[in-house]
Amino acid sequence: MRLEKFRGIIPAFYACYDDQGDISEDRTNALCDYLYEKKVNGVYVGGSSGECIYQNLDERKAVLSYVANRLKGKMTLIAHVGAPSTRDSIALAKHAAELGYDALSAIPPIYFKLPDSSVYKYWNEIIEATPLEFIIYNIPQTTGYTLTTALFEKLLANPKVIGVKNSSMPTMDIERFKRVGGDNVIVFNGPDEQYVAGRIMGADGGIGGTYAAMPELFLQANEFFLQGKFEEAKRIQSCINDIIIALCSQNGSMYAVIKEVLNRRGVNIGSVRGPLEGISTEDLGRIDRIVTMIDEAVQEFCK
Ligand SMILES: CC(=O)N[C@H](C=O)[C@@H](O)[C@H](O)[C@H](O)CO
Ligand SMILES: CC(=O)C(=O)O
Repeated sequence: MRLEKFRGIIPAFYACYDDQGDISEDRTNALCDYLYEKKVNGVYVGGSSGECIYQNLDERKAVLSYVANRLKGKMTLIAHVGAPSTRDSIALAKHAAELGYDALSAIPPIYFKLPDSSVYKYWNEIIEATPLEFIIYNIPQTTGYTLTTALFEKLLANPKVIGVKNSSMPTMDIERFKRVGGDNVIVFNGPDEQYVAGRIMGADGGIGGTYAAMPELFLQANEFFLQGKFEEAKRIQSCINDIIIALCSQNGSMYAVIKEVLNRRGVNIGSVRGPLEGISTEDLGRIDRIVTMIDEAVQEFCK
């Protein structure tokens, strides 16, 4: 099936900085290689986890290029091209199309609270700018905008719209989008804390901000789901949630903590950009514990 390549576990790709805080090609390559070795199904580049909101257009284009150069043909590549202006979003979309990305995606407009008509126009102008297929990104908790099933249906009238990445918390939203879209539409689970529940409610896979910190566990949760082993799926989700809560409970931002976890796992991709906070010295010992939690869960579930 045409949409098969979008199923499964698609980590959100992190911003990879050098020690001065500039985008690092070498470190981007290192994260690409790590994810390839872990056998994830694809990557979602330049989204929230990519700190897109803190990078300029040239930096974002460079990241899209580095990842495509390293991973094109090896896994599914989705480019997040949402930017404050339609103009910049289109520039990124065209760049991603030239690089051979498999699909585009974008958040709705941010900062100004715009009506549905503007949101519709924004997404459509991006969609019309390239031949690529498009995945809507619904993430009300960060954008303040909630995609309705009515607007989703209207967008689906364009065959280039192939699905939605849904990060709202009710898993019922996944079920409703799937109901409207049917089998020819991909719905991605957003909240990593309920990956298993999202799958049961109809999600075809997931795109997640914590997957890359523990890809083995999400790949295994997906396997348990596919095998109908729901008790095991529930248990691994509980372990994942203990880990996510720990990732979110430090002085540093979740992304800074994840980057230190990755560093301990052998992949140095630097820290985060302000206003996101880096880790503190008190976080260091607690991050040791998080790495142990991941290692123990991998040992327990991934045979
Ligand atoms: C609000 C937000 O950023 N959601 C991400 C995307 O859906 C998730 O993948 C989270 O990073 C993850 O569920 C951890 O809370
Ligand atoms: C989760 C996600 O889509 C992102 O962080 O970009």
